[in-house]
Amino acid sequence: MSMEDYDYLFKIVLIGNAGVGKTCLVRRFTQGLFPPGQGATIGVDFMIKTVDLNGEKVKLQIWDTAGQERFRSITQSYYRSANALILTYDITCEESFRCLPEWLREIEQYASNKVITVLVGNKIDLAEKREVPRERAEEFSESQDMHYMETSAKESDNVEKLFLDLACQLIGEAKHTLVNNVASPLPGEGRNISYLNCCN
Ligand SMILES: Nc1nc2c(ncn2[C@@H]2O[C@H](COP(=O)(O)OP(=O)(O)OP(=O)(O)O)[C@@H](O)[C@H]2O)c(=O)[nH]1
Repeated sequence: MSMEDYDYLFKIVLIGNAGVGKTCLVRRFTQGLFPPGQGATIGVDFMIKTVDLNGEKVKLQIWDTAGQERFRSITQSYYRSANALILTYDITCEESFRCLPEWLREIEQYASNKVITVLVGNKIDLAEKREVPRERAEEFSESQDMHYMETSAKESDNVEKLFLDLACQLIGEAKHTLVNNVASPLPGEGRNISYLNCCN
């Protein structure tokens, strides 16, 4: 495949506290593996995966940021051009959930106002250690107008779905923007494009 051989290019940035599993989610999705002894990310890491969605080639640029506070000023600069943010916490770590409002303030401050944010509760394979009930996370995400999903990078639960649903949503948004920017002869014409067509 040549460099330009894609229909869409989207930039997805993962954020959230240190140790919640951002790197493992990215590596599970892009390489199909769960890295043993994954060390902390220094600054920002970058991976690419191209997927085929209903015959359309979608190139995903995935930026994995360091959760540690000392890298915050570096990672903030990656928000601006993100099409989507995956805000991750660890369901076995209450503290990572309690920090979410702080992350949302960062998003508000540094990301585009068109950015799509998905909240992800990772490590559901550790059910016996769960500290954040699913209902509580769902309630929170609803109050903030975000989609919510629970994953396990280790067991590969919902990881593919997370990225592919997001890609579908981004395509929907891109088509919607295109339709609304093209002068149509009839008011409202073409606005009925179904958003999440390929996810349903
Ligand atoms: N049981 C379990 N452990 C996980 C899962 N995802 C990540 N881990 C573990 O959690 C630890 C942190 O994972 P990372 O992917 O490095 O976390 P991170 O959010 O990228 O951390 P920073 O780079 O410091 O921001 C590692 O020991 C992983 O093996 C999961 O789904 N289940």
